[in-house]
Amino acid sequence: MATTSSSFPRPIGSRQRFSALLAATALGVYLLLIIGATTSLTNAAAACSTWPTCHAPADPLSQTELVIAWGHRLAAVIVGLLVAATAVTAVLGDVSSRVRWTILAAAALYVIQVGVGAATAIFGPAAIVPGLHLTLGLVIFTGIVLALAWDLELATGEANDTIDQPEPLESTAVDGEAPAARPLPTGRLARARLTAFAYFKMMKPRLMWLLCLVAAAGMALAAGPSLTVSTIVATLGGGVLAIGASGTFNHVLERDVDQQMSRTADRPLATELIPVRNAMAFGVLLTIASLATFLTINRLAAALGLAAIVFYSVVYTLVLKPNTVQNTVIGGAAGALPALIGWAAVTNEIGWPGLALAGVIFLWTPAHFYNLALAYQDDYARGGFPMMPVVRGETETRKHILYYIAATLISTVALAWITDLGALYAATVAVFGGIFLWAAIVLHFEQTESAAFRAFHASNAFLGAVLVAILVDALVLTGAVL
Ligand code: HEM
Ligand SMILES: CC(C)=CCC/C(C)=C/CC/C(C)=C/COP(=O)(O)OP(=O)(O)O
Repeated sequence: MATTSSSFPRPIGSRQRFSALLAATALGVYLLLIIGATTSLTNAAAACSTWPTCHAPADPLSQTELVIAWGHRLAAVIVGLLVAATAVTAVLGDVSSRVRWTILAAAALYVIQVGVGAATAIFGPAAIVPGLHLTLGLVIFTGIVLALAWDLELATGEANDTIDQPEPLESTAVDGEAPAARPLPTGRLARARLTAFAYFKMMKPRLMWLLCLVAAAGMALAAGPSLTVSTIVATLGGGVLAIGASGTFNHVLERDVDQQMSRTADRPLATELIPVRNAMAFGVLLTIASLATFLTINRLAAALGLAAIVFYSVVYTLVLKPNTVQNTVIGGAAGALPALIGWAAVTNEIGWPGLALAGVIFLWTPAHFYNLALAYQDDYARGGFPMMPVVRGETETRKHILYYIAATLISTVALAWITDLGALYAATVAVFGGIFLWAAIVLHFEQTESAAFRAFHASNAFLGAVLVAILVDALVLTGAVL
């Protein structure tokens, strides 16, 4: 990263103490949102019809609900104090006017939110507009995160931190020749093993576990406990082959530019270990195998599988990636398609829960990849790719990571709203979402490669854990949602 050589971590001055307070408030509002959603989903509010305190209900079965309702009330008080302290500091302190006004608007909405909460408790949920409390909570959270992103931009950012001239790679190809490949082993078996491993690597196996979890979560939401092993095997089999096919085409199409980048210079096509013709044949074979596998389920799954392969290989790799800074954002649609494939494999149609899951993946993708783009920005600049940190700078990229995390977290609440996902899902989103948000906030204060990798791993841990929670919730705990 460009800033690793500067004097980070920076000393925390009073300016940055405000940012830290705002960050704590953002995390607090987020946790409150999750506890609030849990209160609503578990019907815990019904266990407490008094305000501001809750009285123990006569029915001992409602004790758990009472604890959740009390937790929500206590969290609301603590977070309310944090919001108030942030608003007062914003008025008195040296902050930008858009940050100050956004915090004041959020604080005013918080007061209204307390009133709505009291009305719900005393007069019952029927007395207020459905969804008003949740919507206000989401607006408050969005406001606080926007204020945080804008404030951190000023407190920790730099005006112009784009890359003009990247350092050339020492081993860069000369006159279009491939970088010197490692000498091939002499033994036949060792050579065959090396080649087989190269074909395997072209399938981008490291991405498969998470993309398979996405498809599995789509299936689980659609089928619940009645999900059959044959549907799982065919969908994940077709998915693995489709990822392999698109990864292989990606290797073919980027073989020249891969030679310019240190992360990719040793890829089998960049080093000419595998001839282009063979790789193309492998990709076509994988595509046919994938479609044949999907067709054993239904035609919609096969059509979506083909769309994912074409979108990633052609639209993303060839059109978007070299030409627009929004490559990652639009390209996220390819990674979101497995959610629809999973849903379609069970239902033979496209449904709202599948679309909502796809929405979570779509919004998560920039928050996932921008961390890597920060860590590898010199490499991407060498390859001539207009990635966010290269053309807009690190400061802008860090801000966008926060935007997309907020959008992702909001979309996870929306997913819970239109499905029967319950407490396990809510707790997982809360814990791993909090860690993800925290890692992105730390990335502003600690502008190093290792902090960027930490946020990247937090992004994968977040999505992985949330998807596993969906699986357990839908397959074991709650049953079918259809
Ligand atoms: C435009 C969209 C995306 C871009 C540009 C992107 C980019 C990357 C890159 C460059 C890597 C490093 C690969 C390597 O060094 O071998 C990576 C790793 C990874 N990505 Fe993404 N990604 C995107 C979307 C996704 C999606 C949708 C998923 C799954 C839902 C995903 C899951 C993963 C996983 C699991 C890893 C490997 C992590 C590890 O090895 O620890 N990515 N991504
Ligand atoms: C079902 C199916 C076919 C899904 C395909 C969707 C898919 C593979 C999405 C992931 C996108 C991705 C990992 C891009 C990697 O970036 P990059 O290609 O820019 O990374 P690189 O620089 O390592 O080549």
